[in-house]
Parts: sequence; structure tokens; C-alpha cells
Amino acid sequence: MTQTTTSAATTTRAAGTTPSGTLPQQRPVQQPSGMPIQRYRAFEPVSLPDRTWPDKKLTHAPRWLSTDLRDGNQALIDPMTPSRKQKLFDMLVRMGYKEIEIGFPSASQTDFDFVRQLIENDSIPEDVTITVLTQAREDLIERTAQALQGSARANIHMYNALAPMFRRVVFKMDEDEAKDLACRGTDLVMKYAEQYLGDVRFGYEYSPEIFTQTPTDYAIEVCNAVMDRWQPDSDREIILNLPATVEMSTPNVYADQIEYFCRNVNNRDFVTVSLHAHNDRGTAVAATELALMAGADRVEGCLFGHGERTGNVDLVTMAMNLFSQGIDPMIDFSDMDEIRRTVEYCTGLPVHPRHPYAGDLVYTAFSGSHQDAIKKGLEDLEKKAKAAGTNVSDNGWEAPYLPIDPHDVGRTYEAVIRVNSQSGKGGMAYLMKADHKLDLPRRLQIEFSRVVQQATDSTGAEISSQQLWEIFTNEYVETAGPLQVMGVRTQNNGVDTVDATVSMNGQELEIHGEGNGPVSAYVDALSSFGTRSVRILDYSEHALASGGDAKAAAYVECEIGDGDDAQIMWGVGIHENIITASLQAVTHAVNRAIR
Ligand SMILES: CC(=O)SCCNC(=O)CCNC(=O)[C@H](O)C(C)(C)COP(=O)(O)OP(=O)(O)OC[C@H]1O[C@@H](n2cnc3c(N)ncnc32)[C@H](O)[C@@H]1OP(=O)(O)O
Ligand SMILES: CC(C)C(=O)C(=O)O
Repeated sequence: MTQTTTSAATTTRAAGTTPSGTLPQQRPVQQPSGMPIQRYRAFEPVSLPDRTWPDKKLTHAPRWLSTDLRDGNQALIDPMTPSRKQKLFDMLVRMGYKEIEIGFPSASQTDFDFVRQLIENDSIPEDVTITVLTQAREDLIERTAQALQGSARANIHMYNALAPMFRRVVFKMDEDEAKDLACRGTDLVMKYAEQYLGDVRFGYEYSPEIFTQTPTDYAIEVCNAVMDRWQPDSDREIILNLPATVEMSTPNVYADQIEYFCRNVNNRDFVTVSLHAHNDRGTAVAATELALMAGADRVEGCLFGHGERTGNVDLVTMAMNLFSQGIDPMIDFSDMDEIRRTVEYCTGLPVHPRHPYAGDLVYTAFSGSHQDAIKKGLEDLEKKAKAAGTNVSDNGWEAPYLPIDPHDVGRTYEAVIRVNSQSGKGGMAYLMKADHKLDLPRRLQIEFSRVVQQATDSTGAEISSQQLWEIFTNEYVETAGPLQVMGVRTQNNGVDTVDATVSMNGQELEIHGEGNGPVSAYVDALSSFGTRSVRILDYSEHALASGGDAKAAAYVECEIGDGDDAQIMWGVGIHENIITASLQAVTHAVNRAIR
């Protein structure tokens, strides 16, 4: 056996033991995975030692562009039908998007026709700018301009790839040739805009595709050359959209690239710097947020992160992250479930149950300690609102584990707590109160949670609120047992008396008891005919609702029997008459003890 000697001044420990006398913990040794890491290399970041973005804060919403109908649509298993596109477009407008990329009209007759449909059916509000994408190819640019005829406000968005690998493999172009393609494309956009779009409030967006894998100085050089053609001015902005076409690095690297670009590009005052992050590393939201801190003005993305491969940056998370910091996203997400249903219908793809702010499970706690904290948090908010004579929704939000109030996105608190084998008393008590109006005393909560635990352990499955109610009533409220009460008369003549007709194990008896209240008189009566003694340890009652015929609930904690045989038992009664409810509660506790 190891010896540990402790004195006031020193602690001596046997070699190889810890202060608690246990064997020391060995640090785990991880093993090489054997995966082919030699095939990949780390991303080379731009050098920006004097970066300023880490100290910046997001204070307002950026300009948003929804590309659900373009980048989102081009990545679907089944691209949207025109009627689905229309439905999604209408919803985007209702939500407040003012810039919407509606397709790639030179790609197909379907895409072209959809643009025409929106314009000809007058579906585009005056203050909404539609955008369409094209490659830097003359035939495609001309067709693109034709598609936009008759619109009120429209942008042509042209792209070409600048990254070395793309130039070499896809385009077989050197840097100058790729720059020249961008410049010629810009000339053609202007030419065909003039030819077809004289009456349109017309704008231009250029994307140096694969911006993040392009040497930033070269991307700036091409953008400056494009601007030499477009000639931006105070009333002639250019949108320079800087895509992380494939996300290749940590978000801070994108932020450095954006800050570097913003500092060094020409005509910064007339340039709207736009972000277009994909989510290949799962950090598109973080990258976009940091890049906004780095000086960008505008964000392109899709609802729920649809788009090529892992998707575009998720516009829902982006906007709701701002909302949760008290910043108006300028887009309305107050009916999140309707937005989700519409996107699911239009895209044919489900939203993940854990999707931030919108998934089925994101305001739900199954585990005991989370439930307990949420219950206390909600009670605290209600208490504060009551004290101030306001509603919870009028006050600031602060609740454990819930970054926003589910009500603010159209959810109820119903799903906030769900019960399974991971749950504790707090969650069950919350459901019993919220759904069934029973405010269980604390020690009853503890006892009941053990009863529920047995049920969840045996099935391994979630227990619905209705099942919880059934378990509760079977256990505490409707206990069949040897003691049955057939009739009770209570009186108060200075002292409370109870006269009852009961049957015990089938034998009918008249019993009588006295006490300083009906419950103690009933307990006295029960003790008089040889059952085990009954002592009330705790008693509480409350109405289940307001109104004359409302039911009341009574909870009693009894000690039944004496000495070593004594059992502590809860019983519950629910009845229109509170005295009946109390006596039922005692009867149920006795029956539970005998059972
Ligand atoms: C990052 C993005 O999301 S970009 C948007 C991608 N979206 C889409 O591609 C959806 C719509 N696209 C389409 O329907 C078709 O690709 C079309 C209609 C645009 C073009 O079709 P096609 O000419 O038949 O074929 P394809 O797409 O294979 O064309 C590739 C050619 O375009 C060239 N090209 C690709 N991108 C560009 C560009 N931005 N500017 C100029 N040329 C380009 C390629 O180098 C290749 O040239 P090559 O034929 O000389 O080798
Ligand atoms: C056309 C551009 C903006 C694009 O979709 C991308 O690079 O991901």
C-alpha cells in the first residue's frame, strides 16, 4: 500500500503516485494516420504584418446579394423549374434582398426564359437589382445583354479565372492573356449594354475568379485594368467580387488578402468590394465575417449555404450572427421555418437538423444540465418581465445555451426541452409545467426523474410530452392499490374531522380522524385502523388554471411506516375540489408505499 504523509508545511508522496494516491495519468500518444499527406501542401498566405482587421468590429449589415438562383441553382441535382425559381425569387424579395443573381441566361434557353419571365411579368420591384452571370465570351455576353432588355435595374457579372493553375490547365494563358481576356470582356459588356440596355439602370460586376489562389498583386493589376475600361466614378460604381472559389486556407488568410486588396486597389471610393466565399473547409462564414472586418462592403451567398460543392457562404448564418449581436441584418428572418420550407421545396434538398438558427434541433436540449440551465434561464426572464410589467419579448435576451430567443425566428419554446435518457429533473419539470401546468415540488422532481429514467433506459428512445404525462399520472395520480376511498365527509367544528368509507384489501371500513386540517385529520383516520403510520413531510397545492371550475393539484410527501421500515413517498391529487385533491394525494402515496 502507498503511504501519503501530510503535514502543515510539506507533503511527501510515495514515488509514482499522485496527490490523491492514484497512479499518474499517461498522456495519450497519437499515431500517424497513414493518410497520403505528402500529396498536399500548406497554403501560402499573403504577407500583411501590419494588418488592422483583427481590431475591427462588425457594426452594420453589409450589402447582400443572394445567388441562390445562380450559384445555388447550378449545383443542384435537379436545377429548379421556372415555377420554383419564381417562388424562391418572390421569397427573397419579401425577405428584403435588394440584389439577386437570377441566373446565367446565356447557358440555356430555360435560364434565358426565366430572366425574361421575371422582367415581362413585372415581378421585379423597382428597388431590386437583378444580376446575371456570364463568361468573358462575346456570344455569351451579347445573349446576356439581350436577356436583360426591359428591366429597370440590372448588373452584368462577368468572370474569368486568374489563378496560375487555372490559367495553365484550363485556359492555357499567361498572365497578360488572362488580363487581356478580362479587359476585352469588359469592353464587350459595355458595347452590348449600350446596344441593348439604354433604358436600364445598368451596373457592372467583375470577378477575378479563384481570387484566393491568385497572387493578390496580380489580381489587383487585372482589376485596375478592368477599371481603366469601365471608368468607375461616384455615380458609376464597379463591383469587384473577390471569390474564394475553392476555400483553401484559414479564414484569417482570406481577411489578409481582402485588407491587402482594399488598401492597394485603385479607385477604392468607387469600388464595392464584394465577397463570395465557398465552404470547402467549413469556414466560409468565419472567412466572410473576418473579410468584412478587413474592409469588404458586400457579401454574395445562398440561403442555408447552397451552391457549388460544399456550398456558398450561408446567408442565414451570416445574417443571424449579426442579429444575435444586436445588429440589424436588414433581411427578415422572423419566419425561419417558412423560409426553410420554401428553400427545401425549391432546391429539393433538406436543411440539416443542426443547421445554425434554422435546424429542427438547434433550440432543443436533451441533456439534463442544459435543460436545467435553460429552465432556470426562462424562469428568470419571466420573473424579470413580470417585475417590470412587460413581456419577455420586450426585454433583452440572455438565456443559458440559447444564443437567441427562438420566438424571434418564429419558433415556440415547445421544442426547447425534449426528454430522453440524457435528461434530468429540470427538463422534465419544465415540460410538466409548460405543457401540463403542474409545478412539481423540487423533491418530487427528483423522485419523478428516477421514474422517467427507468422508462427511458428500458426503451432507449425519446419520451414525448404526452408520454411523460402518462408516466406521471400512472405513477402518482391514478395509483390503483389496496386502499380505496369510497366516500369522505369533512367537517370543521373548531377542529377538523374526517369520516370516510374506505376499503382496504377488499374489506370495507368506516374510519374517523381528527386534526388541525383535513389532511392531518385524514392521516389520523388512516392511522386508526392498523395501516402503517402516515406522517406528512411536505404539502403544496396550486390551481391548474384560473376560473371557478378550474382544477387544483395537491402534492404530499409522506413518511409511511416507522423506523427502519419507513418509506418516503409522494402522491399527487388533481380535482376541482382542493380538499378532495389533497386526500387523494395522501391515498396515492399510501398505495404507492404498499405497492
Ligand atoms: C465559379 C463558377 O461558378 S462560374 C459559373 C459556372 N456556371 C456554369 O458553368 C453554368 C452555365 N454554363 C454553361 O451552361 C456552359 O458552360 C456555357 C454555356 C457557359 C458554355 O458552354 P460551352 O462553351 O459549351 O462549354 P464549356 O463550359 O465547356 O466551355 C469551356 C470553354 O470556355 C472557356 N471558359 C471558361 N470560363 C470562361 C470565362 N470565364 N471566360 C471565357 N472563357 C471561359 C474555357 O476555357 C473553355 O474553352 P475551350 O473550349 O477553348 O477549352
Ligand atoms: C463566378 C464566381 C463569382 C464564382 O461563382 C466563384 O468564383 O465561385
